[in-house]
Amino acid sequence: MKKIDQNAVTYGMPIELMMENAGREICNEMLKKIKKYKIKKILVVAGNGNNGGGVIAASRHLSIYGISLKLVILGTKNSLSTPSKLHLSLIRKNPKIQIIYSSKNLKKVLSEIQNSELIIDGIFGIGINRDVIDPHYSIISAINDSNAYVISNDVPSGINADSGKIYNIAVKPNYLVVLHKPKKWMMRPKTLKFIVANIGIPIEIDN
Ligand SMILES: NC(=O)C1=CN([C@@H]2O[C@H](COP(=O)(O)OP(=O)(O)OC[C@H]3O[C@@H](n4cnc5c(N)ncnc54)[C@H](OP(=O)(O)O)[C@@H]3O)[C@@H](O)[C@H]2O)[C@@H](O)CC1
Ligand SMILES: [K+]
Repeated sequence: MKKIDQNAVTYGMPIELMMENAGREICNEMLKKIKKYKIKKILVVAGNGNNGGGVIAASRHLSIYGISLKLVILGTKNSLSTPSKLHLSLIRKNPKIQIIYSSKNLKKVLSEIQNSELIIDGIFGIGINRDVIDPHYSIISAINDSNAYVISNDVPSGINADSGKIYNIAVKPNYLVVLHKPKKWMMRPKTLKFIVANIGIPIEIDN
């Protein structure tokens, strides 16, 4: 998938646009679950990489439907990837989205996780490259201990996208929105409930 992403960028498709498409698709899945389970308390958790950017974009899309939510940024504004920073700037005055920085208040983040009914996991995607330590470890563990319905963006955070193996901890989502195409290990029966989201990658570079 890293190769396809790179091909798309080389071809002229900006990451920011694919991120926008990912955000819209994630939002659509959120809307379905919000309606089905009559959900009011929504928490979106964004890591530093582009996986986080997709859920930041999803937050803006959801707010357009008049829905309020809380958005946790793991780290600071400056620690985000460049495409994610663009999507963060598009919600800077959004009255429906309350932004919480984990670097300032980890206790609040953990209590918000406990209180939420729907959690969107954008902590890590295909870019995770090592075992997870705190604060990410405590956050993933709190998500798994919560009663919330959990949707992961692209890959459950903590799983190696190529092999399907867990590093030392991973989010256990109820549902997964996979971007572009499923990874091979996801096809094993009973692994995960997922949907494949079209993020607009041109068909002619998809190989
Ligand atoms: N590319 C595209 O076209 C599109 C991609 N999209 C999405 O982006 C995802 C890939 O994005 P990505 O490459 O930025 O990686 P991602 O997984 O978000 O972040 C990894 C970050 O975490 C860090 N880090 C790693 N391990 C760590 C650890 N154990 N503990 C703590 N930190 C750790 C690592 O930084 P490091 O510290 O290694 O420098 C990096 O900052 C992909 O899955 C898809 O969902 C869509 O938005 C649409 C278009
Ligand atoms: K994720």
